[in-house]
Amino acid sequence: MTRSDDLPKAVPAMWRLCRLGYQHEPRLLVFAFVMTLLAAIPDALLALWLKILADGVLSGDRRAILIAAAGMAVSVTATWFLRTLSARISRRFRDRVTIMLEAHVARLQATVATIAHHERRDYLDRLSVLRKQVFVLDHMYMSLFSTCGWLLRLGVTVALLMSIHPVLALLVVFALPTVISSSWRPGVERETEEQNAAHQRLADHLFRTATTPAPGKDVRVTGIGPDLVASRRREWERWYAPIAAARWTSAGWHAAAWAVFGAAYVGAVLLVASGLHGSVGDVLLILAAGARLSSYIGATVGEIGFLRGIWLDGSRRLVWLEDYAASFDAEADLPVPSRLVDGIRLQGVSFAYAGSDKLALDNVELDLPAGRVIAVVGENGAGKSTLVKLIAKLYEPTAGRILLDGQPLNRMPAEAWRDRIAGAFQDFFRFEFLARHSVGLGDLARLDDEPAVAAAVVRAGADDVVDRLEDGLDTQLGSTWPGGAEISFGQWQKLALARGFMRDQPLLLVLDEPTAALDAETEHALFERYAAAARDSTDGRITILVSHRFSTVRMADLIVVLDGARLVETGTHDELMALGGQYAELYRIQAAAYR
Ligand SMILES: Nc1ncnc2c1ncn2[C@@H]1O[C@H](COP(=O)(O)OP(=O)(O)OP(=O)(O)O)[C@@H](O)[C@H]1O
Repeated sequence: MTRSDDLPKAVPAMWRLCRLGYQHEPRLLVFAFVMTLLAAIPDALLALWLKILADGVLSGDRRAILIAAAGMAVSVTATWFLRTLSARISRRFRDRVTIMLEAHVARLQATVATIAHHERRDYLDRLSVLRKQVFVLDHMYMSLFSTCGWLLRLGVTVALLMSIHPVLALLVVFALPTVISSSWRPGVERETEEQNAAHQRLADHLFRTATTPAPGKDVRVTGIGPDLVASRRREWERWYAPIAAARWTSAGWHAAAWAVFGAAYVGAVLLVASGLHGSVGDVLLILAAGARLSSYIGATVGEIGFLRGIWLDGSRRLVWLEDYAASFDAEADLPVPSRLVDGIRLQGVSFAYAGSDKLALDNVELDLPAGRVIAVVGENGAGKSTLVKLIAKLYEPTAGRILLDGQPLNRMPAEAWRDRIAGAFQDFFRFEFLARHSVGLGDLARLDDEPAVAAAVVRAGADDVVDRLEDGLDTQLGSTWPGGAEISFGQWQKLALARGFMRDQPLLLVLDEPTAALDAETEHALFERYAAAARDSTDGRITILVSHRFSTVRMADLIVVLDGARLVETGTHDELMALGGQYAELYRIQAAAYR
């Protein structure tokens, strides 16, 4: 499957979502649909009972009067009964389908093989609209059913009008402008929203920055509170002004379309009353059915507009996300090796972040031998984290390839490769769960495996953190939760490290400055332990260590020096010192600072 930036077509996307609903709730879906159709019929027949009644009264036909009265009674009762029943079934269906869709979207977003979709501006805007739409997607099944119900009413009404004279069917043609304007409006409005979504995202971001606890300290120290509020207001205006303008323009066209239908309706009534010399019953029928026709068309086009505006749009975004997520696995036809023999090789690897022309890695050629400890050094922004993230398959190289024992990594499933990766990153996340789960989710299958969690805690040197928690591993983390404990940044970092150590047989151990908050000696001691474990492993485990501390770096088997996205030096500490290049200079500067 190839990866496309375009949204998929609307109707196939809608069909896929219908199938998704049917897979999860087949009975409720069919039942809700049939009930909506049944509820539509009695209401549409009221105009017919009115005509029979009028003609019966004028001709003194008691039987016709009784039929009309009974028909009306049944119609009114059945309309109420079927609508009530259909509403209850629909609510049940919607509740269940909402939970299913929310879970589906969350799972898709969380499991896309790379994290590029969290950073590409165009994808972010697309996903931010989908995140809001997913909570209303359940209405959309209802909207689809209702559209079918309104179309059925419309069909019955047109048949009744044609029973007076076939030419009256033309009334529908005059309603077409309203259909066109209704289906055109939401698309235009949504496009304007998407074009301006970045302003809304920025407004949301500024609002969160001004109101949430995490940035609270910086906001006060810098005094940017009032600026944040003013900037938020400005961004909101920038988002809203073009949307309001688009709404006014489309409303003007819509009103004009309704004026066309209104004129045709008046003409049709006059035609039946004078031109066709219809009976009183016929005039009542055109009055009642014609008026209903306009409300049915109004409801149908309104529903179609709703369908187009949110449902079709939402389903296209959801299907795009499904295809995007699936496109990664479709390319993955090779298994991840069970052990590394040669190691990892980067061949001419270049990478630029989405939306940036600047290369974060430029034509990197590198061999990472199996069973070795490799340190990556370089100044801030040199590309160290980017290198690690590419090897962890969080991004795909823009050019070149990465080979695992000679096999291309891009043809291996991301999930299977990540199952064999352990470690931690500098920008870790604080999972505010029980301490046991915050650590245990490093290996989901062993989330509640007490000995495994305890072993990971020891491996990461985080036992002192857990010992200080009131209920040990059963302590809730995060002070905003009942009984939750707040811990320091360094303690969070140690727990993140423990989470990274949950997998005890990794092929790749990544340590991207996960110990920056710890003191140099603790970091050194920890790394010595990991390095010893890596050298003892029998599966060719590679340990990649990113650190600014040369006291730690020097013990690595191979040191890789990056500078401005390029690989400039590789070798052992002694080799690089003998070379007298960039590494030697950086090492001397740091050693002098510690003297
Ligand atoms: N998510 C991102 N989107 C766009 N550009 C990015 C992103 N992450 C990093 N960059 C850019 O890529 C370049 C390399 O960044 P990277 O994080 O790999 O550097 P680093 O060597 O790990 O730096 P540090 O020592 O500060 O962690 C930098 O110029 C940075 O601005």
